[in-house]
Parts: sequence; structure tokens; C-alpha cells
Amino acid sequence: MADAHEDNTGSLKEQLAKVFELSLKVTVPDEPEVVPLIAPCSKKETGDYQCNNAMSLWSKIKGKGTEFRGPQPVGQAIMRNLPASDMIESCSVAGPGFINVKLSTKWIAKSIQKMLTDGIDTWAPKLLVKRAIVDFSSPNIAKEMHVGHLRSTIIGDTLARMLEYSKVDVLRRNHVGDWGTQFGMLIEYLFEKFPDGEVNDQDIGELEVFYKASKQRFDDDAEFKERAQQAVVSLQGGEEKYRKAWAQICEISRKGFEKVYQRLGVHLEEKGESFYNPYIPETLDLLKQKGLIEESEGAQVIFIEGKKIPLIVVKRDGGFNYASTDLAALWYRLNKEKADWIIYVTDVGQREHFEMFFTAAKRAGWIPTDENKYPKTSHVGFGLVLGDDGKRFRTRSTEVVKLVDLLDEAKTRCKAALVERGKAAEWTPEELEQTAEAVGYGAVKYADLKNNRLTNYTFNFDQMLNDKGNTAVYLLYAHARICSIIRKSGKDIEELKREGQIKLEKDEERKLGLHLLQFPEVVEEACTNLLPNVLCEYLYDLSEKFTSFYSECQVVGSAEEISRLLLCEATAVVMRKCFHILGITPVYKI
Ligand SMILES: NC(=[NH2+])NCCC[C@H](N)C(=O)O
Repeated sequence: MADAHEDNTGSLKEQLAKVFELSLKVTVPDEPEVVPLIAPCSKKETGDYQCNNAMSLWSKIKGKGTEFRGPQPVGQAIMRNLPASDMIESCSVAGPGFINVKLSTKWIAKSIQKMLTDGIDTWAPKLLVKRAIVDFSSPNIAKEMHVGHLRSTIIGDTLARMLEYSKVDVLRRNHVGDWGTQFGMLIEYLFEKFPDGEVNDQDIGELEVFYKASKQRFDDDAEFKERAQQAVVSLQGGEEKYRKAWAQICEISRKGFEKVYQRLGVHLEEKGESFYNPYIPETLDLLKQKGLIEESEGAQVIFIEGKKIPLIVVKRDGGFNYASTDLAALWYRLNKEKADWIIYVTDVGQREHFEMFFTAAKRAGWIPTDENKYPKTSHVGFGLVLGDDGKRFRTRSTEVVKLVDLLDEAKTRCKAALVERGKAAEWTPEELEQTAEAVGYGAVKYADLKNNRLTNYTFNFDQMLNDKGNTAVYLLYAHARICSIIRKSGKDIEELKREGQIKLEKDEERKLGLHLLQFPEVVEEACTNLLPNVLCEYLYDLSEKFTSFYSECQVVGSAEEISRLLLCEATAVVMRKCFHILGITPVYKI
């Protein structure tokens, strides 16, 4: 029997894996580095977690003259060889060697209590990544930020928050489309409208309208088109007058984007396409040296195995494009910024583009082909936002929906609902305003995040603002209710944390406790697979488990009051961390 060994860091799953690892070493000493396969039990009656190594181990060792006579005896031996551990209450072997573990209820309670004392940050998963870049939002200058960019902003922000919680150094990059041939027509049109070159935002008004008008000129007037094309050359050649006009247009757009970010509480650092422009020639040189770039129909391209169309890196007119910029940006991120995980958040429509330039980077030896190794790149694709008619989401005028308007409407509707509940009389105007904002914006974010990002989702205010079902409104109210239970008890929770003790006597208490303890491994899974919906599911489940607990177990005034209040507090703490990661502001009273 191995020594009792208690390493109480890492997620529940990891801690259990460590215990099993010791047993595996003793059980099959000739099989080095067997990775323990630990998973929650699918049937809760059989246990909490199970170890699934016996079957695969058996097929490995059966030809090697082993003393074991089948997978079940292997499982029995793994169980026998388990070191003594505080974690485990009992084990049993089922079927072809599955080892079911019932965790010690005392240990669950102790672990939650420890989190309450040491803080939820001690539950952060440990990832192998040191520095990640999340490239998200990334709208295009002079064009309206549309719902697709809203999805990218919301999903990207959550991914960044997940990684930040896991102590990864995250660079939040706004790869704005601020370079390209469209600037020729925009600048020429600006010169036409404002010959003296003095403009401010009010003059231009809605940039999108300005964009459309200049496009109209471009399409209708050959002479204008000529000038616009010339303007691109002057801009790219760095001519002062053109650079200045370009900078003005960018600045106006930026202010519009900033309004949306501010409302959403999203922080981004802009490094637009133009930033990488100076790095393109040397990047392409590096790829040429590796023999990756070929000439094809006057353009310079990289052929990618399995793809009919090559990746164009220099256009026929000698200009660079989206792909050349992305290659230069990747080079910069790997070599200058030393990122080991680079994550791109865009609609699934761009999957092909990312697959192609990732493959080029692999062929160049910039990133390993094995996707389990670092540095690594990931494309986080997402589906469309649909309207109630099942078509791409648009407003009545069939224009793209303005984000600011959407957020306004969500807030207005929440405020109306709060007023209806009599809150205008109960709260200060600021409280009303802040709660409406937290719930309204939270609802828009959560409705997006709770779906598997690859699926399309239907934007529907009535659904997302419903106070029942899997919505932010429901969850925020649930949190506020827990806070109010604690407040109404009149107890000082800090004192209880120091002096009280959690006991999980009833079944519902234990279930809630175990679920709380699974938070770290859920965050880890959400990080590894870049899936925020996993965390949403966890959160919804948590509030359901809390509801069962609360309906079965009296809190205030019961003999177990102290323990139960601590369990309420732990639930609220974990819920708030979930809200934080999802970019939702919690509310404390309702
Ligand atoms: N490195 C990147 N390609 N990031 C994504 C850019 C998204 C692009 N500006 C768009 O609106 O579609």
C-alpha cells in the first residue's frame, strides 16, 4: 500500500486522479505513465466519480504474461492498492473493472469551507498556457458593428475572462479592419465633401451612410474610381494628407465602437490590420525561404493540401490582403508577443480562411502540427444570429441592427418590468437604473453564451428577458434571493466563516456541495474546449440544485442554520464568479 498522500490542490477530478495514479503505479509497475481516466459517474446511484482504466489496461497487459485474469480483477487490484485518502468514503468495482468512488461527505464540506476562507481564486484551474491572445470583436472601420461583431465581442470577452481567471496572461486584441482598398474611396469622398480637410464626427454623421455614399460615387463615376484607386496608393505610400484623412475616419469609427464596449463593460486593445502592414514583406520573405510561396495566375499563393483554391498572399496588382495581414500578425504574435495560444473569434463563415493560414504556419514550422502542443492557434467559430422569422437578424427597415439600439431596448424593457414590480417606489433612481442595466445587458450576453456557439441562435427579447427558465434574469434573481436569505438571517457571515462549520447531512445539501466543488473542472473544460456554454450549463444547474436544497432544508431558524448559511454563501460566491466570467454584473437585491 502506497503512503497516504494528500495533495489538496487542483480540481476535484485532478485530486482524485492523483490518488489513482499512486495505485496504478503499484498495480501495474511495468506500465509507466498510465494516465488515470477519471470522470463523474453517469448514474449517481453508483457513486460520484469513476475510474475507467481497467479495460484499456487489461488489453495492454494481457499478452504479457500478467497474473490478472481479466479486466475486473485489474479493477479490483487498482481499488485494493488505493492509498488511504480523506477524499474517498468507499469504492466498488462494477462490470469490466469500473471503479466507482463515493466521495467523503466530510471532505466535500471541508473543501468548500476552505474555499470560503481562502477565496474562490484558489479554485482557479491551472492551465499549461502562460500567455494567450484573444483576437475578438474586430469590426471594420466605417462600417456599422453588426450583431456578428456583438457575438464575437461577447464570446471573446468571456473566453478572455475564463483564461484570466485561470491566471493566464491575456492580450485582448481588437483586429479592426482599418486597412484596405475601401479607404481610397472613403478618403476621396472626404476630400470632395470637405475640401479644406477640417472635419469632425458631427460633420460625417453616421459613418455607415458616409460609406454608402462614397461607394455609390465609386460605382457610378469612373473618374472618381480612378482617383480613389490612386488614393490607396498615396495612403499606402504614407503621404501626409492621406494618412491624416485615414486617421480621421478611423477615429470617428473608434468612438462609435467604444460606446458599445463601454456599455458591455468590455475592454480591448486595438492593434488593427494597419499595424501589421510593415511586417508583411519580411513575413512573406520567411515563407518564401521555406519554399511555400508560388506564383499562380499573376498572384503569389500558398497551395494547401486538400483545398482547391490556394491562399492568396499577394494579389495580382501587387497589393496585400486579409491573409497576408493575418500571416504577419501571427508571426508578430508568436515572435514579438511570445504568445503560446492564439485564439480568433469570428463567425464560422471564416473557418476556411483560418484553416488555410494555420496550415501554412504549420508547414512553415511556426507552430507544431500536433494540436495538443504549444504554441497553438484556435479558430473559435460561431453561428448566425437569427430573427423570429428564422432569417438573418434584421430590423424592420431590413438594415443591419444597431448594437446600441439593442442594448437600449433590453435595458428599457428591464426597467419597465422592475417598475411594474413596484421597484420605482422602493429603490433610488440610480438603483433602478443600475439594476435595469445589469439585467438587460446580462440577458443579451447570456442568451448568446448559453448556446453552443457553433449553432445559430434566435434573438428574442421576450425569451431572454423571461424571469423563468434558463435566462440571466432568472439566474440574477436567484442570486439576489440567496443574498437576501443571508441578509435576513442577521448573522455576520465573516464571523460564521471563521467559527462555523459546514455539514452536509441531507441529500440535497450534499448534492449542492458536490456541485460547488466541481466548479474548477468545469471552468477548465470550458477553457480547454473554448466553450462558454459549458459554464452556463453549470451555473443553471447550480441554481437548480440550490432551489432543491432550499425547498428541502429550512435555513433561517433551523438547528443547522450556521452550516446552511455558509452553504448559501458558498453558492453565492460561486455564482458571482460565474457571472464575472460571463461578463454579467450581479445584482444583490430584487
Ligand atoms: N485576425 C482576424 N482575422 N481577426 C478577425 C477579423 C474580423 C474581420 N474584421 C471581420 O469583420 O470579419
